[in-house]
Amino acid sequence: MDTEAPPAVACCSIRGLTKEYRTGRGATVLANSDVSLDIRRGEVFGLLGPNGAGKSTLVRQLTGLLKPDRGSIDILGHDIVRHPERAARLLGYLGQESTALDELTVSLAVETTARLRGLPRARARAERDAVLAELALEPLADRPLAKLSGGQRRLACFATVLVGARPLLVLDEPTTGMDPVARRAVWAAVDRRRAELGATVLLVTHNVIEAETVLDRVAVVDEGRIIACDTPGRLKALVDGDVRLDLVWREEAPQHLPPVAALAARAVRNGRRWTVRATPEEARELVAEVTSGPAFAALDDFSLTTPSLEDVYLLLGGRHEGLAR
Ligand SMILES: Nc1ncnc2c1ncn2[C@@H]1O[C@H](COP(=O)(O)OP(=O)(O)OP(=O)(O)O)[C@@H](O)[C@H]1O
Repeated sequence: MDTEAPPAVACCSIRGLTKEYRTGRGATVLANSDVSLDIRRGEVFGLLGPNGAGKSTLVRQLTGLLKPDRGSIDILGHDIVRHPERAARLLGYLGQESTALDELTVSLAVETTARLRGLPRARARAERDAVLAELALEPLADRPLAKLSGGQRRLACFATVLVGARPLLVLDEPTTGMDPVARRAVWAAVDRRRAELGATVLLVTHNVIEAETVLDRVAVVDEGRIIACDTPGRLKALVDGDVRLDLVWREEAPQHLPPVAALAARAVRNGRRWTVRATPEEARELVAEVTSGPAFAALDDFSLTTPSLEDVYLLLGGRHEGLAR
């Protein structure tokens, strides 16, 4: 008997996507460079990378809002480069800035979105009520979005994305500014859409903990390129066994001291913060060296942690200290 899993069905196929922005006076920024990706139906797929890596540019091309210079995008059999208007029927998009609905109350924003997505009035109201209850937004239902806190507004905008059951949800840093309760509500709602409707989710984040917790697969983006794409577990296996030593110096690191000079050669340095990957034994010795001698007086803080996707990013050649933990 053949026990192999059936091949995964593609939700979204991207090939050779390239986008260059003109920034004035003949200067350009290559925001996406020959990006190719396959997102499977029903998976929570992430784009992880620091500020300016090209994540939002990529999702804006998927949503039909931005035309790529080159490359193809297929979403559920539709050519989005040739027919960008079709994206609205295929996906719900939560962008970084959602000011269009600011004057509406939470309740009206959700209902209006449902109506714009073609739901009849009674159905739109039923979905509105269900989603406001699901996200515990009922106490805010009659408040205009513009008069909510940042996290509350973000949650209300997320509610608008959920109505009208789109097969693909594209969420650009959905939990920014949210407290832990709201974050949990978002992830529970995402899980429910996947379990009950088979929805696919594309999530943009620069938070490595979030990426490790909620994603099935993750593409690590740096300077417009995909530098790795796999499950968080398999990516972390690349740095398995190592630990991470973070040192924060009070001022300049005392590099005249031999242990500090030796560390300087192998540390990723970002101002006063130095990061070193090492085996646990090595790390213990390094900590003993910098905490027992004169270097200790120059130290503001230090920590030893198990590896995260941030370490994978650095191992793969990521050059920016922009990932959040
Ligand atoms: N409209 C624009 N005009 C010119 N350059 C742009 C424009 N939008 C983005 N860029 C540049 O393109 C690159 C990729 O930007 P993008 O917004 O896609 O990054 P990101 O990974 O989403 O960053 P963040 O995490 O900060 O949202 C950056 O160098 C950015 O400065």
